[in-house]
Amino acid sequence: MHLLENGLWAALLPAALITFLAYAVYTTVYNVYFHPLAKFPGPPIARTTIYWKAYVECILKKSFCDVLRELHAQYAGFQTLVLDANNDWQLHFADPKAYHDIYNNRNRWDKESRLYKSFNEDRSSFGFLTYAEAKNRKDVLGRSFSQKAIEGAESLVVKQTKALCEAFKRQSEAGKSSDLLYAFRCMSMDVITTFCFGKPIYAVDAPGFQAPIVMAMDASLPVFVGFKYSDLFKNMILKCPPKLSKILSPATSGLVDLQQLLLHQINDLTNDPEKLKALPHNMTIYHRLLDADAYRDKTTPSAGSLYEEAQALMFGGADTVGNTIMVGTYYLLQNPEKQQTLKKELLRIWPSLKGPDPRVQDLESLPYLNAVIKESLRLSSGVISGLLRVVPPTGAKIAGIDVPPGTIVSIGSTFVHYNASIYPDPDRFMPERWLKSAYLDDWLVAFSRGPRMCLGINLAWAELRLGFAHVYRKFDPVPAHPL
Ligand code: HEM
Repeated sequence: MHLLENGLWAALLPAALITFLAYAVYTTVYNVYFHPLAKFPGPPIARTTIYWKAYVECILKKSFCDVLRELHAQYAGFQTLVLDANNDWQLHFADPKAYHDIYNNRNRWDKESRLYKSFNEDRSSFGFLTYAEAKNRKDVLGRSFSQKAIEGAESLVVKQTKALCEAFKRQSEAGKSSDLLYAFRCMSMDVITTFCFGKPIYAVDAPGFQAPIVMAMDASLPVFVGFKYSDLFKNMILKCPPKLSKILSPATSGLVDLQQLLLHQINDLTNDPEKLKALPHNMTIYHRLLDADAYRDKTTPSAGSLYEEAQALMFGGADTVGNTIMVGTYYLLQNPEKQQTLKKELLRIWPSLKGPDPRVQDLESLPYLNAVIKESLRLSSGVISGLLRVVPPTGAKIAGIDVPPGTIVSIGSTFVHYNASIYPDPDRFMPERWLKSAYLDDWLVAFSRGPRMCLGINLAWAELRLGFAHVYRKFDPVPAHPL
């Protein structure tokens, strides 16, 4: 019997190997020469396996954004590159026109699953792949993030901004410099946790702005990159009990703590919605998401979905705002004359710090402040990796190119923001460029465009206006070391 089985295996194994090899050769030859998109250039290995990207991101630890820049330079003259032809063809565009062709209100294209599922927020406004699911959620949540709602909650943002300024004052009185990258991220984390969850975590009060949650988010990002390429790895890390996860990865233990805090809060609220009344204000996301009447089918999300939404807002709203203020500050420190121009404008509407604080509405009308913010958004570029979309069954024309159904397409925002024909001298910090031409607003895509654009844009603008205004009105920051 055993002999018979062994003989069968000995005959089957070579046949299986030959079939596999023949299939691999066929796919490679088809992908390289005959596929409708084969005419576009790109790294040859990209046509055979997605794991070259895993190698670049996880082993070489290169930012894919830099790789794309290098590849577009290598295949100069081509605006479109093939990046993956293994299961799904993926095209990356460099022509800024592609941005408006892909991300616009007429397109209801799905998000691509490998990338978006890697965040483990599949049941959130950010993670839903389809337009319909995301719209359902965003319609409900949008009531917390509308312009009017943010105006109503302005005092919450002001409070966190003032807490940051107090922390700067303490540092300065103690003769210490401040780590601005973490300081601004701490402020935006405090805004999110207070505004969205009603749970302030006082990150700005952490010694040296090294708040465990902010440090942990930083440490967790490379781990998330790996999730794209292995579900096994993702499940091993994410399904690990919290105690074990902290031992395996001490750097991310602050994140585990916050996750536990949110899970606890969500369980409490779903078990007993009366506890909503105990939250410090009624603008939290739970006030919206647990209101059954807000949904067409009168069904509130599961606890798991609520948790994923909370995590999406935390990741989407904290670093993005913090990084933008930090990037603007980096350039303002390098350009003291621009810092002075900003200060003069702020002094005009806020002559005495003993007088009333300006409202966000007052700040909206300050041309230089808004120009500084736009230039900071341009140079920091928001989310720099390509936001992958799937071309629908009708196919599409992108930057003049016919793209077949099912193709995964994207263009990174840096390809728009650093394009010299739109922004001459693109590496220079020039707020003044925004004062001269309203046309540029069309090309500021930091919050993306279309139905999947940023849900938190109004909150972000309020934080940016208040953050820059308070810091630059109250302080005259100088670099602690030469920049
Ligand atoms: C400077 C600050 C910010 C920038 C540059 C920014 C940028 C972006 C971008 C580019 C997207 C599109 C992502 C994609 O297509 O996959 C996005 C989506 C999103 N953002 Fe923001 N964001 C900022 C602040 C915020 C804040 C403060 C919140 C809320 C607390 C927030 C919540 C979201 C959510 C929920 C989505 C998903 C929307 C969807 O997929 O339909 N963002 N953001």
